[in-house]
Amino acid sequence: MEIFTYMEKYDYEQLVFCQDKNSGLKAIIAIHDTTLGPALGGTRMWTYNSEEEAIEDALRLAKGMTYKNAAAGLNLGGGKTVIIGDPRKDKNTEMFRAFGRYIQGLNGRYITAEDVGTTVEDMDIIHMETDFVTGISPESGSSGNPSPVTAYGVYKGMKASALEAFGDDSLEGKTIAVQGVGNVAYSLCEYLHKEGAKLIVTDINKAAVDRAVKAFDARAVDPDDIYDVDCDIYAPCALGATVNDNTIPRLKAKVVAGSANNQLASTIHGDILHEKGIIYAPDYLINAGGVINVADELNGYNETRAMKKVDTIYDSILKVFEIAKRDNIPTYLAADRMAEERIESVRNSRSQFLLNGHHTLSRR
Ligand SMILES: NC(=O)C1=CN([C@@H]2O[C@H](COP(=O)(O)OP(=O)(O)OC[C@H]3O[C@@H](n4cnc5c(N)ncnc54)[C@H](O)[C@@H]3O)[C@@H](O)[C@H]2O)C=CC1
Ligand SMILES: CC(C)CC(=O)C(=O)O
Repeated sequence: MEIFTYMEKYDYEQLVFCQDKNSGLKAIIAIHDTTLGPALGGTRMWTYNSEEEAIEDALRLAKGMTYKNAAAGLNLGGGKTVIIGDPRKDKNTEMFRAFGRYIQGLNGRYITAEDVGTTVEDMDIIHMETDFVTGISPESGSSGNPSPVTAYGVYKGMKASALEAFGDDSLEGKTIAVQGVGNVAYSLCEYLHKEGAKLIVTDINKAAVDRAVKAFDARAVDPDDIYDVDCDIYAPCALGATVNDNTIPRLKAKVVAGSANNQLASTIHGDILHEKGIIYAPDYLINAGGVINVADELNGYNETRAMKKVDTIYDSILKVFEIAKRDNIPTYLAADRMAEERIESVRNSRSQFLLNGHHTLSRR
């Protein structure tokens, strides 16, 4: 990959490589756009096959955060970090402290939180070195783990999608295929099970599958079989790019609605879903609950206020479906236009985010 060519093409601001030999830290912070405010996005720890794969993931995820934060009405830009390593084996305190110091060095241009492979405990360690971290323990005045709130937002967005596809937003009796039953999806399954949905689950982690089968009377299938099952809704809740050339022809679902970031392998796959009449709930709209919740910390966390905002995901999804129908465009494009319009409307009055010296995080 020609990095500057890629950055120029999608207009990225900054890419930061962080290395600490002592702790084994190898992290990449990608800042896509800070027109609306400091870049807020989580830190993913994952075993990448190559450095190039890690860079590409950081870049794609950061751009997604720009759109997510803009579409959610937050005054925040988009960024994301990936740490190269196995979250089950390679973590240590020094690693997250070193990473915290790198974040501090960015002086507020980037604020982090959890993502795949990182936890509240990791954020607490980062917090030893910097205030620019959210999703830390509630005892510190923070909102804690964002995953259950992300799950609640996905649940609301899924109901809105069901209304569009089936004329009724009830999920009772609907068969929902859930890919990945990790932090977000486990909470999501709780809502779905409570409402009377029938669940089919898969995960590469057998323990996660067993837990979901036991708790929700779910049917388990092998990871690759999830695309072939008879279901009403496919909920991608693992990693990205699972809606692709190989999987779309196999999907029986009328709706794609889940928590994963970057669900479409490319925009072409959003076009294909549109042509096939499959309702796609744009990933960054439906999974914005977590970032809405942690962003509320920047004003001094208020759970009622944050959850009220998360509830608006239902209406945002319906609004995007409405625009898509009105303009006869795929739903991902309708969402992109909504986000881009918001960014453009402030771009002229403000170019790059600069910390103005007082930040509410430092007063927690
Ligand atoms: N945690 C949050 O608040 C938010 C998470 N997301 C996104 O939602 C997705 C899930 O996030 P979390 O639940 O936090 O992560 P997690 O790591 O707790 O869960 C992901 C699960 O997917 C499984 N998995 C990975 N590859 C798989 C495959 N090929 N087939 C089946 N299962 C597979 C993992 O074993 C794990 O159990 C990610 O894409 C994340 O970026 C998006 C917004 C917020
Ligand atoms: C985990 C969230 C709090 C932020 C994020 O990175 C996301 O929404 O993908």
